[in-house]
Amino acid sequence: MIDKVFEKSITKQFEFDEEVASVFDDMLNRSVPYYKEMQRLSINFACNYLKDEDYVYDLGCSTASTLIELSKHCQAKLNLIGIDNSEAMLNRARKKAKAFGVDITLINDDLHNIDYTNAKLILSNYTLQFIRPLQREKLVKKIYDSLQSGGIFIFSEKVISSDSTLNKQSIDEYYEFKKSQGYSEFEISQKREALENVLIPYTQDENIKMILDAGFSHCETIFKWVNFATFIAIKK
Ligand SMILES: C[S@@+](CC[C@H](N)C(=O)[O-])C[C@H]1O[C@@H](n2cnc3c(N)ncnc32)[C@H](O)[C@@H]1O
Ligand SMILES: O=C(O)C(=O)C[C@]1(C(=O)O)C=C[C@@H](O)C=C1
Repeated sequence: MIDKVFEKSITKQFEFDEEVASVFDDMLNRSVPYYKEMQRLSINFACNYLKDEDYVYDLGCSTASTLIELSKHCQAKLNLIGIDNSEAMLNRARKKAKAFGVDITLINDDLHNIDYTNAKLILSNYTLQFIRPLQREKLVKKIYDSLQSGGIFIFSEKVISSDSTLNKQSIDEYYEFKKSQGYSEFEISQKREALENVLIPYTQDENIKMILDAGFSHCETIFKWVNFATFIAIKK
């Protein structure tokens, strides 16, 4: 279904509710530049580290697109676990996993409540940005503590620039991208307002610092388009 959520005036903050879930795949494809390429790269890098019986967790799995693609592309037989606290998203995830014949354990819970037991790979694309900063640092520490040694954390985030001029130019460039995807200026401004204080982006450097502070031995950007970045972090 085509995303028309912000064609009307907003009455509340952005939420991953039934309305958003029903158009979410289209929303991501048209709102995150190179979303498919970012997903392809996350999966290819992930597969380099995975072997049979490894445990893979997707934090904020939404409709399970990434885990389904991962299972199609990785040779290894994996234990796939998707976590999300939106039942509307998980309903779609269950249907899609069934349709593609992929076995995924889907858990409806807050990311802070989960034990990421035996994790070899933790994925989290465009989800940390929705976690309040103090809680975000705690969650990243938990992710680090849960990973086996040699484990990997791959995540993507919307990012800001610490240079205010460059930041404004990046936002303008991003809005041009949204327009090219068919969103009107009204839809763009409605969504910007709805996301205010809900999506809290860090700079690329702040993201890397958060990861290294949690204990990871290495973190770098494997993909970036203006204000969207994908990172890989390694636990020694
Ligand atoms: C932008 S979407 C993630 C997109 C998804 N990773 C993908 O690539 O298809 C963020 C997801 O995180 C979930 N989420 C946000 N905060 C959460 C929390 N505290 N606990 C569990 N899920 C959360 C939302 O319900 C939403 O489905
Ligand atoms: O920042 C925006 O305006 C976006 O639309 C980006 C973004 C994201 O980065 O997750 C925000 C909410 C939706 O989950 C889809 C895309």
